[in-house]
Amino acid sequence: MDSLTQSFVGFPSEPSRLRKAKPWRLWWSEKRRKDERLLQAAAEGNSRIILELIHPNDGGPPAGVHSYCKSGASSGRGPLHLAVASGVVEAVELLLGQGADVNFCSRKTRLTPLHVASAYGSSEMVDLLLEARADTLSKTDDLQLALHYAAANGHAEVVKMLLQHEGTSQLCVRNASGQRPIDSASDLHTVCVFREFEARRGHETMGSRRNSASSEASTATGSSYDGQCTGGSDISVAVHLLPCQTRPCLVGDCQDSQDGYADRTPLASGFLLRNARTDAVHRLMHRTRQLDEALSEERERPDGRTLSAKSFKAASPKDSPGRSPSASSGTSTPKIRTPFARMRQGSSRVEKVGPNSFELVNLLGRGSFGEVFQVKHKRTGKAYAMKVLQKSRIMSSNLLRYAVTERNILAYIRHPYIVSLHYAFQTPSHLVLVLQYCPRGNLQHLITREKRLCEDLSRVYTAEILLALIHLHERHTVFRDLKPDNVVIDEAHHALLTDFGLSKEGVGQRGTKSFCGSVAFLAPEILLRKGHNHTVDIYNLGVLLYDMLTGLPPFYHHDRETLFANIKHARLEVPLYVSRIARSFIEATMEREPAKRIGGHHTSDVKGHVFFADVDFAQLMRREVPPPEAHPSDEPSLSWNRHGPLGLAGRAPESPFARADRGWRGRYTRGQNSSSERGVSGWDFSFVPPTRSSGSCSGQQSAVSGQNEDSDCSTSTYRRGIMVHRRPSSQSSHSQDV
Ligand SMILES: Nc1ncnc2c1ncn2[C@@H]1O[C@H](COP(=O)(O)OP(=O)(O)OP(=O)(O)O)[C@@H](O)[C@H]1O
Repeated sequence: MDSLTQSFVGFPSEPSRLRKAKPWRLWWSEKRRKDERLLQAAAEGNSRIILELIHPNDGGPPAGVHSYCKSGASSGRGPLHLAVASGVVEAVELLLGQGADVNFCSRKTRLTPLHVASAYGSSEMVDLLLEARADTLSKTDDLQLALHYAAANGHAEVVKMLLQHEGTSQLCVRNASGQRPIDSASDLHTVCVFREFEARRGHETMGSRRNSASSEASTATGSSYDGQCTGGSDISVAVHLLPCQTRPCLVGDCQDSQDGYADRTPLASGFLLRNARTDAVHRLMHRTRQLDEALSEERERPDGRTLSAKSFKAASPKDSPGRSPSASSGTSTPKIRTPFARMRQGSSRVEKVGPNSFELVNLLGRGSFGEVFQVKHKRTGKAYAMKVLQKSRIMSSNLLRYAVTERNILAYIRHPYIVSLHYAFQTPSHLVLVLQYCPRGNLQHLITREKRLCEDLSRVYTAEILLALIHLHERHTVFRDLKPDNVVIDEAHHALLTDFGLSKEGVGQRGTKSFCGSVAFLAPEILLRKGHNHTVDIYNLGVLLYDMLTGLPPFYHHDRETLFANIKHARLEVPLYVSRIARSFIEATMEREPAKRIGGHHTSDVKGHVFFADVDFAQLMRREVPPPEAHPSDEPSLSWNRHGPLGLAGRAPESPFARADRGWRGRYTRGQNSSSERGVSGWDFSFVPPTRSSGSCSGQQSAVSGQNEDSDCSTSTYRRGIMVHRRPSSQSSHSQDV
């Protein structure tokens, strides 16, 4: 049973005793159906369905991220294997973000997702899995590493990436046929990658003395190999492929005098012709040796039981996703199934956080269901924005699903212009999201302070938010609540979307302030209750630009009914000081008929408007376009003080947890523990912060375009939607399994 199932609130804890109970049977059949749908969605790479199944809104059981495919060619594989095979990076990121074990083995052959990605040669997937701490030393039941698969299929790029992760340990691992990864290589280019790695390692580890020895040896064997694979240098490579005995092996553990596997003839096309006779003899000897070992092990056993699968793994490598390195063997050996492969424990260890992990610094804002604080992580000293939602308020309005939606979207969306989620945890009284902190307040604060913004700055902010919306819409997510309060400004003056609660509809019926604040942004189709789609966000983008340029939203009127009537029917008046091009953009985005609105088909079409003629969106995506400063001298503190943080300087705000704890303890001791204090299943989300290595901030990839994502190191703990577990030098003592 997977952890999600175990944590499901309504699930009976002892299924064996309740096997005959009808609710239990119904629960399980529903669960099985969802598991199957999840596998199908993973195979199709459909992240929207995956998310819906893992966090169902219907109150039923969630699909398990560690279920197995029961039939077909993929039988025995889990959702992560299938998502990797689908080639949809986003689906893989989502599954990893939702707690799928990156080292989850397939039931039949103990393939890990890394094996699958290596066999398919998808360097992007391999990179992603390695970042999520996939185990490069994990072996299939025929003892193959992912490196064997990559080498056998001639994926030199993947081989290079795998070698960069514990390459030395992988080099000497032999599969069931006795082949090391380099022996499995099917083309010269791949062999070159291995040799280059060996040479580099040799240089690093053995120092100048050994180097000179090796160069002497190279000279002795006539090799001119210099660690570089230079396209057509077949002859030098062929010389280099001399058997190991005739040249020094530079990587310490790999000195294997029996290795005759390099006895291969390079063909002109770059393929290696195997020496069939050498292959066959080598394999036979290797298996005989294994059989001997297994027999002697059996003889030593007092209980005299038969051979264990562990001691005899000479079965031919079936079910390999790629071409098997020893497919020519033809030898049939009795296949003894290895025991059920368990999930690897300890590889996805994460930091456990709670209210006590953070120090409250300031109150940033109050929302409908709670407050947002600036906090400092006590251990790392990093600043975050902590959104604290009151369970009682959420549950009494029956809006839990909106909070869960916010958590879920933020857990897997990674974008330079969307705030990132770092942790989520809960207390008996609160749901908490710990977000990337944007120290320059929200856009409404800026507009209020500046009265109105210049067109250049407004254009950059509109373009940044447009990129965020395109990213969301491509993922079938409609933001629905775009307004200046939900756009926050980071240290580098960039605009980021925040608040994915979508809870404004419910709040509206209660007539709260928050609703009043956002009514001016309601699209006409929402007011007319005609049904709406992604184009409401495009409409709101036009309203946002209008608001930035004029200081007020269009159609504004203090009387709500008049405002609504204006939004529905009044003529759009854009002040004359707004440029013609900006006006045309506002008119195109605020077109009342959604079907006629710019971006009606694809939000990315909006980029083509002449308003953005001078915007380089690729550069913008890399955060390389600095927004012109609204006020040259503004400092975070100055920009905040007038309309921003509500906390008092030098005094920490009152902790919502302490407040609630007092109330909760009181109720608890009186025995009136409320139902809203129940745990919310699947809410918690945290990670082990990476050990900071040089250049860890560089090379961050964006989910959209594979470009640099964020210059802020605090967000570099995530990569393309998943928790990144860089290999820490030592595991945190605060860690626990997800
Ligand atoms: N990541 C952040 N960094 C800095 N400030 C933030 C951040 N997230 C939110 N805030 C501040 O907190 C305010 C409220 O946040 P948010 O809109 O997410 O809360 P909410 O409870 O959903 O509010 P509402 O119901 O009014 O929409 C924002 O307007 C902004 O000023």
